[in-house]
Amino acid sequence: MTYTVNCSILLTELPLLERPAAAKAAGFDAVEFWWPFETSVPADSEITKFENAITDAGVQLTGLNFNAGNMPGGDRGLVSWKGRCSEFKDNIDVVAGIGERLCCKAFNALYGNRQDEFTPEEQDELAVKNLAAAAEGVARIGGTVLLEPVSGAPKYPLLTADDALKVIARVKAESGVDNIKLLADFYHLAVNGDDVQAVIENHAKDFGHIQIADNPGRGAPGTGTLPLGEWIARSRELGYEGYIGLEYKEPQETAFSWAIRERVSN
Ligand SMILES: O=C(O)C(=O)CO
Repeated sequence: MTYTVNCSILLTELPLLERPAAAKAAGFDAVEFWWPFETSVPADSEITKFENAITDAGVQLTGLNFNAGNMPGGDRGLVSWKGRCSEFKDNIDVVAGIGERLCCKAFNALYGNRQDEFTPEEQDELAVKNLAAAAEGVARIGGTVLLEPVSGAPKYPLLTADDALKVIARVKAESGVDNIKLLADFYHLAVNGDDVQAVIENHAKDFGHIQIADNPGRGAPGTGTLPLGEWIARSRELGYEGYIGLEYKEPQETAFSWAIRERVSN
């Protein structure tokens, strides 16, 4: 089983740059991050510090989110955000540069919240163009753009797998890119009332990435009621070969107890 530790939501007791080493010390070889900087184009020195934290820890960066705005303040992406288009575009090269240097190939582009002053159509129009630009930008390093339905953000319009798949189909049809895929976060899908089992049956082989957390609570596997083990196993049977992102909230002390139990029992 290949897990990747989401170091933006886990190990948060530690400074960000210490988290990759802590993930390694906990027995993992791969990490993923939400955009770890304040701006779309951070200083080179900031980027180097981030990259060194990962390479020095001896872990692989498997996924990186594009700049998504002020996430603690409620922002959930720049992709459809009218007024921040140039920031998103400028971010693409920075993301691809980090990906190139660290051999990371998966880049999550959060769609963005609805803005009251624009129609959904206007925002979707922009999103389709921005997603195509992102896909073209990471294509040069063999990268894939991921699109994720998210819960807990009242104005975020992609709630189900189908919502995201429709956007993906439109981007492909209008721009001809092929390197854009669904990020199936089983927690978000379940919270939003999607039929996760059906999503797996119909789309597992096309998932660009899987992330997990249990529900209720967005905690570690086993803290809630979701059949995460079964869903992962079925996704694998149906052809999903990628990492499983551990994107849940849990104190560092107990964050990976379930994985240790799993290793011992296997
Ligand atoms: O905003 C969230 O909860 C996410 O999962 C972002 O990737």
